[in-house]
Amino acid sequence: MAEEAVVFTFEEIKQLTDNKRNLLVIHNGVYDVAEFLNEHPGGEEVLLEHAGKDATENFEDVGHSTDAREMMAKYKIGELAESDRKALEKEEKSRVADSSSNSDNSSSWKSWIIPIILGLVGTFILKSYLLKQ
Ligand code: HEM
Repeated sequence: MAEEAVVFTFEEIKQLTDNKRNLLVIHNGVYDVAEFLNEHPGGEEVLLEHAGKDATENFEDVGHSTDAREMMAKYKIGELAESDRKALEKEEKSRVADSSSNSDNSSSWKSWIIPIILGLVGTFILKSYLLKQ
């Protein structure tokens, strides 16, 4: 219990990770997965990739089981500092905004170029058909 009250900033998480510990953040909890690397069913590679970073998004994308979520508790060493949580939320929001505006751009581009091409092709086919008559 007392351990869970320890608060880390991203700065500290990064520093500790440099010193051969493997800390990562999932749902604002800080986990030291150094002992878990060899046991992780998803392999050590993915855990190392997220060392010193927030892994929430990818952790959720995998769709970890309830068992996995219970296992996590064993590796929890503290919480992410309040100040860094806000930065994280903003980052996530802007990432969502970025990806939605990107897809909007590409879909609006496709929404006019495809009908124009189809229209031109249709016109040529019709013209060559009528000229043959
Ligand atoms: C302390 C944190 C973690 C624990 C305790 C944990 C535990 C587990 C467990 C028990 C499984 C087996 C499948 C299941 O029961 O859901 C698994 C699979 C997996 N995990 Fe994790 N995991 C952790 C963090 C992560 C992170 C940060 C990633 C990053 C992407 C990750 C990626 C994967 C992948 C790719 C699989 C394989 C899924 C499959 O083969 O279908 N895990 N993990």
